[in-house]
Amino acid sequence: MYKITSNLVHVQEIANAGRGVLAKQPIPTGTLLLESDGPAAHVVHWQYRKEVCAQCFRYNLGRTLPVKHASTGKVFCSPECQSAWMSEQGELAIEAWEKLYGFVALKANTIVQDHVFATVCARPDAIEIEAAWSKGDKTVGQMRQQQTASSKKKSHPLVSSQNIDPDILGFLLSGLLLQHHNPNAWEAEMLPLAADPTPYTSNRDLEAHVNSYIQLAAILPHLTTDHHLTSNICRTLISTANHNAFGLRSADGDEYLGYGVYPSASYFNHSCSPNISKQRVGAMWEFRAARDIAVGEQCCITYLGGDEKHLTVLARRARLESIWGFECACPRCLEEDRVGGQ
Ligand SMILES: C[S@@+](CC[C@H](N)C(=O)[O-])C[C@H]1O[C@@H](n2cnc3c(N)ncnc32)[C@H](O)[C@@H]1O
Repeated sequence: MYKITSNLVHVQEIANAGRGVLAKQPIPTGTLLLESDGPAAHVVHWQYRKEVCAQCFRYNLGRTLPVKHASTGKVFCSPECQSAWMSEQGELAIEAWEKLYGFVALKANTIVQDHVFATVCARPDAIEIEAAWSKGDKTVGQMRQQQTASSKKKSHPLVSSQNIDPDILGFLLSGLLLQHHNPNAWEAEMLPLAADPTPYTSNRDLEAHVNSYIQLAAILPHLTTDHHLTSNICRTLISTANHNAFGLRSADGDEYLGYGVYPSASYFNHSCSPNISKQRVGAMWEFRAARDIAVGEQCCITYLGGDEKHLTVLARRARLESIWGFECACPRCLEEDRVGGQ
């Protein structure tokens, strides 16, 4: 299990909520409990690609940032951020980002991103999910055979003009690169995270994810050796993100710029009466005590937007169930449920 390195808190099993973070000693209000690392996998939404720094996530309120790396389409708030990004990524990753950007920029008009709107459909079950990914694997297998047989490679083959999402492509590529560059972090930090076995909101959403895997295999033949671009890695990324991703929002909270998985910050459970506040500082997150916390008390953030203060237990649980897929077992919900709250 991933360990939080802190003398203030530790990770432990919690009744009805998997693992959680507990105080090892009394923690006064305002204390910094944890500063996360940068995201293990993330995406800045395609829509914001010119306005959010690829390194520090600074958002320039709708204005294009001054430094651009033309071939990958990444933008930066300063030359320092660009150099940091380039040296962290390395050659293989930059080549992969170039190919992805080349593909999306060229095909953007033909890509139909309709799965996002299909929110009222039934969620596909485990059998449907398995069948869709096996079909995807078969397609990738045939494609790889053709890639090996043919010396002529198309530079930007489009495997399906339907239902491919630049944001899914970007998120999957960032996770695939983590697994490739740092297999130890993948094993030690990503694999232990809580995973959602049925993370797709609809069949269209499932199809969009499988298509994105096939599309990545088509445009990144240099990553398509058996262990670097597999459906297993993609599926782990998708199911992990569904339970653990943090939204990257503008300072006023109005704009949803992207999302990221931060393993060190992923053991905070939700409470409808949270004692921990979180704040994004650049590409990292800080977690502070929002009130005095006693030894042994669970440290929880809210997964909701803050308006849960005024919602009933039924409304809060319905929202958490629909977005996160769990029935809230926080002390406030248990108590309000016990006394018959609506
Ligand atoms: C980011 S993870 C938190 C750590 C997680 N408990 C673990 O063991 O890895 C989010 C998941 O934790 C569980 N969880 C978090 N808060 C909860 C709560 N208030 N009640 C029940 N389950 C909760 C849900 O399964 C949720 O999808």
